[in-house]
Amino acid sequence: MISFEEAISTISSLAQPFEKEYISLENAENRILAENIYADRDYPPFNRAAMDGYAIMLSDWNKGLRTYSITEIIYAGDVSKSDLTSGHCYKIMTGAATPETADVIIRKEDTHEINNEVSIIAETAKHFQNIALKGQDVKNQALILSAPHKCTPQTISLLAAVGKATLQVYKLPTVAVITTGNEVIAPGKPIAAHQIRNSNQFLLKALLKKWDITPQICEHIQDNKEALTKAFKEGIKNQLAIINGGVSAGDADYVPAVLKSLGVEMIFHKVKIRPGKPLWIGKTPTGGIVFALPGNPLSCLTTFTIFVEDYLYKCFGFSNRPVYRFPLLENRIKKHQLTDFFPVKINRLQQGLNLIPYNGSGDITAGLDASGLALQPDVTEEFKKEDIISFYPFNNSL
Ligand SMILES: Nc1nc2c(c(=O)[nH]1)N[C@H]1C(S)=C(S)[C@@H](COP(=O)(O)OP(=O)(O)OC[C@H]3O[C@@H](n4cnc5c(N)ncnc54)[C@H](O)[C@@H]3O)O[C@H]1N2
Ligand code: MOO
Repeated sequence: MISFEEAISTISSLAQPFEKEYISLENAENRILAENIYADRDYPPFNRAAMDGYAIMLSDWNKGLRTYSITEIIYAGDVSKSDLTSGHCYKIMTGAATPETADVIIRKEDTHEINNEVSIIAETAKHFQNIALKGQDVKNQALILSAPHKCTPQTISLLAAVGKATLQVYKLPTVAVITTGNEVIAPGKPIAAHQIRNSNQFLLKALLKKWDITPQICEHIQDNKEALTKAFKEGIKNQLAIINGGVSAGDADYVPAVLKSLGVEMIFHKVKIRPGKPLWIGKTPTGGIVFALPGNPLSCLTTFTIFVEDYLYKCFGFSNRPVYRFPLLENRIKKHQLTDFFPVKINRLQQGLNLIPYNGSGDITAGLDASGLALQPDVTEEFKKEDIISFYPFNNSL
């Protein structure tokens, strides 16, 4: 059996960057940007009025002038037609381009306007007050986003602001999700006492959705060699096939043998981890990858989070997936020699991780309150309170 570290480095070596494609900004959310983005001009692109008010010259203010005649009204989107001369001001609206001669904006609340003249009641005025200066946020041609980068709503706003109507992203892989097992029944169907519901199919679909991936195939197959062969034959035509259940040592655990019969080359079976030890990984004749994940719900969540996600990060161009280091807020003893992954919750007040109690990898509630999984290395028997440990978040903003 290989170690966790060997399994991760093997998976990394199998990962090939996905192809790239151009998409419309409309469809960019959660997609992974494949091109660097540079500013197409200065931002703000002009001296932008930050308040509705009156734009004057600081030199006038410093001379003691407090009443100005309005030379022009400038709305957002207007181009000023006249230069400012001493004793004059522009009436200006938020968002308008402030002409270069004006270098102070007095907000409307600090003024009185009567008959095209404005008196200022403010006590002080500072250079460039209420003016966002051209280029103060971003300079023309500056690198503003480097690939790879996951498109969040903030990213999309920025891309729109710099005029990127189409962008280059990594193509999404074709994916098959195939769950297996005679005892497994779809939610909504009648169920007997000895059967359990197919939660993993929904878990896997939702986990893929975080990457904007919708599987081409999503089905459940009974523990029957012919049926599994037929389903896997179609499933392995995809770049990524995720199979669930039937990978351990039981008499009906046909998954590894059926995959082998279809020419899928086994890369490894079983890793020194808990949960998820029976993980099976293989390479299809057409260069796709098969992850056969163990059936227990926490094992399925763990092996996807640690291994499938690691693979996806690499294929989407990231050199490393995000792993954080946080203090553990409790002691923890481990009684086996495997690398252990356990659900933890971020404690915001105490800035650390709390353990989530659960009854082994079959416990359907184990992941519910968790912010992610923490890792206890194979050789570390005991974690002491305040030890700094590795944490794999379920949600991250990378
Ligand atoms: N003799 C051994 N037995 C087992 C070993 C072992 O090394 N030697 N490994 C254990 C470990 S660890 C795990 S994890 C399980 C994984 O087994 P399989 O991947 O073969 O999964 P199944 O036996 O099909 O199911 C395990 C468990 O999970 C439930 N399950 C299955 N599919 C789903 C689904 N789609 N949704 C929700 N729950 C599902 C299933 O009913 C079982 O309770 O093997 C141990 N045994
Ligand atoms: O992965 Mo198994 O869940 O260790 O029980």
